[in-house]
Amino acid sequence: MELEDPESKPILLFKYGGNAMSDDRLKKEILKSIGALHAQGFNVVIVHGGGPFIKKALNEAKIESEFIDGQRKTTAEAFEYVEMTLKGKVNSNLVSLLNGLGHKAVGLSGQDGQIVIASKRQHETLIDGERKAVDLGQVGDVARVNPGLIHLLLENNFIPVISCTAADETGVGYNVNGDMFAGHLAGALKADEYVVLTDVDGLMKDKDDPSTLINTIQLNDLKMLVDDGTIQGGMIPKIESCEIALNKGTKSARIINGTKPGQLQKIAGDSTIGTNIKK
Ligand SMILES: Nc1ncnc2c1ncn2[C@@H]1O[C@H](COP(=O)(O)OP(=O)(O)O)[C@@H](O)[C@H]1O
Ligand SMILES: CC(=O)N[C@@H](CCC(=O)OP(=O)(O)O)C(=O)O
Repeated sequence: MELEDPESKPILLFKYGGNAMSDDRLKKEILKSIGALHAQGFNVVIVHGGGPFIKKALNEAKIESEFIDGQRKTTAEAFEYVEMTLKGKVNSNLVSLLNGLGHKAVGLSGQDGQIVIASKRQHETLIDGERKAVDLGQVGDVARVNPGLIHLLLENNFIPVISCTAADETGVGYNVNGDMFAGHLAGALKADEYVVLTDVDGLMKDKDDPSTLINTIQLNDLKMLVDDGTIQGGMIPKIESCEIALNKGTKSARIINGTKPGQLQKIAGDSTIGTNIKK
């Protein structure tokens, strides 16, 4: 994507997951690259997760943390640690680092300005070959997005950095999967590009062979790759989030390697980087 008209700044929304944050040096490089895109004239929004940090906090507090189909079962007690970790630790750290690089970052979560309204996730899982309802506690789905506050911040040159928690209309807080949160927000913002940072170069025909990287794929062709087992595990919610973003108004979605900051900096003018998903 080129910066054609400096008056209409394109919006880039980055989903930054916890696995790509474990190395402090790399984290700074990633933020430098994202900041450089902002300095070039792009509007930048960061949605972050922090799964490994939540896991550590829960372990230290001796609270069990079970994943069911990629969603962390979240008791009321666990939710306190989720919020403390995402808002108090991960978010404030990303904001400090961006500010230290000369940007004006603003830390938020879905609750702020009711950017994201959540609803309790009704979940079914396979138990002994049968689909049965399970209560995931305070795990939420995105019910609605109010992107006004984000637009206001972007118009004033701030970089919004958003944790993936949200509340329902009555104020009950929920832990939302970071990929889903980001996909919905990218769609509601009609982002020019939704960029998912992960730990591999993109979507591959053979997940263990980087030479099989798929550079461009149509949304319609993704389902087949999930059904035939080509896309597995943690890649599934990323693909789903790209689908949500594109169906809700994002112009293009891309999965790239967040452990290669040099690539990240070049994405604006280079469509050969990562996997580009088109509607
Ligand atoms: N077809 C595929 N192409 C690339 N990666 C895949 C594919 N299928 C599954 N994966 C796995 O998905 C992982 C990315 O998901 P995850 O570990 O949840 O990432 P993150 O920590 O960035 O959120 C990759 O490391 C890879 O092992
Ligand atoms: C419901 C649910 O599973 N929420 C996630 C939220 C954090 C997240 O998604 O972090 P990453 O982006 O680092 O994976 C969790 O508790 O881990």
